[in-house]
Amino acid sequence: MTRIRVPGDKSISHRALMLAALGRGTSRVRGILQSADIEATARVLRALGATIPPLDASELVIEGVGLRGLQPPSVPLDCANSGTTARLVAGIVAGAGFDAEFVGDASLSRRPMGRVAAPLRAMGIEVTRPEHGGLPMRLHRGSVQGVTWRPAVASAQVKSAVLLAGLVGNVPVEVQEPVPTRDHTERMLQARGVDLRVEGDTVSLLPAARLDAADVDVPGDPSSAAFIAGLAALGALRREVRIENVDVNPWRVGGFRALRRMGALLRYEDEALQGGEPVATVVCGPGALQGISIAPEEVPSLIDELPLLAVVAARAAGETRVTGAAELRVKESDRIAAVVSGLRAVGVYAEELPDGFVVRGSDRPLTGRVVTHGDHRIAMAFGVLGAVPGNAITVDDPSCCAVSWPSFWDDLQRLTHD
Ligand SMILES: O=C(O)C1=C[C@@H](OP(=O)(O)O)[C@@H](O)[C@H](O)C1
Ligand SMILES: C=C(OP(=O)(O)O)C(=O)O
Repeated sequence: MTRIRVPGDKSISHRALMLAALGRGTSRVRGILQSADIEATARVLRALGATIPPLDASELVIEGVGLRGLQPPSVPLDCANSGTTARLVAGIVAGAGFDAEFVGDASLSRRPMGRVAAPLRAMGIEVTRPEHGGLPMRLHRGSVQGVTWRPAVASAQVKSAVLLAGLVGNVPVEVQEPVPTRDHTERMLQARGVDLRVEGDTVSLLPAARLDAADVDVPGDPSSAAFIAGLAALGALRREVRIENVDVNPWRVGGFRALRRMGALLRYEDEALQGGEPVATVVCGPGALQGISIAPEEVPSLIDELPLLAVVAARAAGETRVTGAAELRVKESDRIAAVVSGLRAVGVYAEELPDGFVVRGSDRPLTGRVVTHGDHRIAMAFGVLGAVPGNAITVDDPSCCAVSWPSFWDDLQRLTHD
């Protein structure tokens, strides 16, 4: 039995920094993800006047500036490769009423920002964007009013942007989600004393005079753990692996459920609640893998796991079909195109659908070179498939893993050569 811990959850790490910066008093954050995306959030918060210490400590001690304590930035807010940074901080900046320009790398600059610009405009903020709809995006000075927003796409980033705009702008907001998405923002705001209610598909936030400071122990990221679970499911580890202290929030674990449905061994042990989030040891191992269908309503709970599920499907008997996942086309890369061309490059039958893909499993040795388009999840998914004995797969840009898991290749090497 091998034990491993994966890096801290990326979604919770972003939010822990933002809410610590906006809190009243001292917050301690332990186990934060140290990766390029979280560095982007730290940098942007510093540009807004928050004091965020270097991230390379086991415990960060953050003195919050309070809900009205941020300062207008004097430099563009560089969100690098991170959609979560751009969209959540857009909500904070709108609420604060600042003039600010958001910039990012080539990938982020192409990603749709209309989905956050629209509710922020409805709240009274002028937003200017390039023709193609991405970055650079400028939010103009103004003051927000309350809103009831029904996002057209299921997006925790859009929901969180509206909630943060209401929180910082001191106005009531309501978000009605088309399909439920990860609820870390809601849990973390409630834990900090905000009057936030969830009824059915509606999240409502009432104005708050202040945000309490709170300590966070960031659990392991289930989206990172999924790569290890996939590796175990594919039989690349020769034995069971125990991934300790993983976030098992129900809105995040669709990938684990899908692996189990495909026939992998996957169970939770040591279940507990840690700072409002369910955590568990995820025990994984191989099984006789079968292709499955993944339905549209499951997609938000496994959206970031789909590249990994595609490579597991490449070794499952029969066909795997994913639909209702058009959102994959607007992630760090067009993940439908990247997954399908990557699978074809190593000799697997795969087909694009407008909103998903079809993969037919094969038990032949898989060899070839995969183009990642600088997308960390494409690189790690094919890294997992390449680690299966008999396969020989290289990726063009291994370093892009730094976005969410900088030590991925070393960890993979250690696990598979143990
Ligand atoms: O809120 C978050 O932390 C995230 C939400 C998801 O994006 P969308 O809100 O665009 O679906 C997910 O893909 C991303 O990795 C992180
Ligand atoms: C989509 C992702 O992140 P973000 O939207 O924050 O860039 C991801 O990590 O897969």
